[in-house]
Amino acid sequence: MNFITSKCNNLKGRVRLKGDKSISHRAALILPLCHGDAVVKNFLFAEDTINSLNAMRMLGADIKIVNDEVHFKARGLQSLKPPVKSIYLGNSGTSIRLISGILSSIDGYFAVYGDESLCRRPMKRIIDPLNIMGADIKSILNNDRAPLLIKGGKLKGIEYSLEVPSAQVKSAIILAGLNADRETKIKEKVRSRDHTERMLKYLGADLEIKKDEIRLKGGQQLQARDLFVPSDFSSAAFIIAAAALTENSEVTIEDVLLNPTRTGFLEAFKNMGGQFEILNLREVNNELVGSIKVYRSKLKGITIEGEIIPRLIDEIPLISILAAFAEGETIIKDAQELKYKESNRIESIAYNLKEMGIEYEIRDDGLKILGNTYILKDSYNFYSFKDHRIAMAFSLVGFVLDNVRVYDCDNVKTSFPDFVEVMEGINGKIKIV
Ligand SMILES: O=C(O)C1=C[C@@H](OP(=O)(O)O)[C@@H](O)[C@H](O)C1
Ligand SMILES: C=C(OP(=O)(O)O)C(=O)O
Repeated sequence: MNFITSKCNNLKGRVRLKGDKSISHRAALILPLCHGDAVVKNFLFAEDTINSLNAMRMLGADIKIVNDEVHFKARGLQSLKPPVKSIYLGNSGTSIRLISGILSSIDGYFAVYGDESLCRRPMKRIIDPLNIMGADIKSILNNDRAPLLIKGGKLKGIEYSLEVPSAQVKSAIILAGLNADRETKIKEKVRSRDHTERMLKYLGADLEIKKDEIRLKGGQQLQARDLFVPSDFSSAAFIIAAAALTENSEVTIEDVLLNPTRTGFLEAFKNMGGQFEILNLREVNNELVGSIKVYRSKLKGITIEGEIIPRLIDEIPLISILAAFAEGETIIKDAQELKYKESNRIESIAYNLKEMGIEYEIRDDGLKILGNTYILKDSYNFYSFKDHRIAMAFSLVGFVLDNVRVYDCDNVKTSFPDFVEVMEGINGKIKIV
């Protein structure tokens, strides 16, 4: 599947998006560990999050989908048992890393694997701490990548300092720690998304966050509770960028997740000169939610570095597009983690910027992009590198420069299956061929 996008303006309307991917994963993985019944509304039914649901079903979790809601009858971690088959997690880093934390605390053997891209991503970051807790996790090909063979059982609580700023690693340790024999303490130098901590607190967990340290009691029982999943901020970011880049646009995105550990993109966008308003800000199930009204914006280049990086890591492909149409230079630093996503995002961005004729420099921890240096051509041909965020980000270039084709966009279904319909709904000119 390829995208063709064309020049457009006047993006208008009100948009309501499906639930946040990170929170949907956590609902799928954490609710079966609780006791009681719960209904999840606005769950994101995308390939990645469906992989999390199916994995928990393979362990015996009672999960039913009724009229777009997910119904859980949860009987606790002890009710989950090793499946006969290996657990396939597709393209989803969040699924494989978080579930490895859960499996580590269940008696038995589990094999987990994913698609070609997932089997290239680093797993030592979870293997090491989970093995210190008492699991026995082996990389089957001995390359610190999936497939992983996990022997789970009794775990001990540990004190652990995160080497990489990663919510997936932090969450794997927290989920393992829930059933450990004593307290677990995790230190993170740079704050990453905290949805696991927030959801666990909402479900009654004994968990404390003090400055850079998370403390969690071992052997906890959680109570299932209904959840509403706010709309995905990372998906909303594509609409924000599309409206900002096109003449005469004004779009409102309703009830979006606005947790500050996720909204670094809005801060960067504002510093670039982005025009938007936040409306109806409130808390829902221990997460911040509000609507974003965004306008056509004249942008300037900025430097993005340090603690903000984990809070906008998935939006860096999109920030590169904004930078390409901004006045002056944008520098992205401290973003080495981009190399370990669905593709090496530093290289994927650079390859496509080159196709635009943009002047840029690749660095070990990011990129330097010189705005408005693109060359006017009859058409532009981008490659997604089978990475959903690269596909969606570069498709927006066509809204400004016309005649864009992005090849191999099937992976958009992993996070934003209705991307094309949503864009069309606000007058975006996008076709699938
Ligand atoms: O915990 C999560 O839901 C996620 C954490 C981030 O990954 P890392 O933890 O590897 O930084 C992010 O890139 C990913 O899209 C989702
Ligand atoms: C990196 C991403 O997801 P994951 O790590 O779950 O594959 C993403 O959605 O951009």
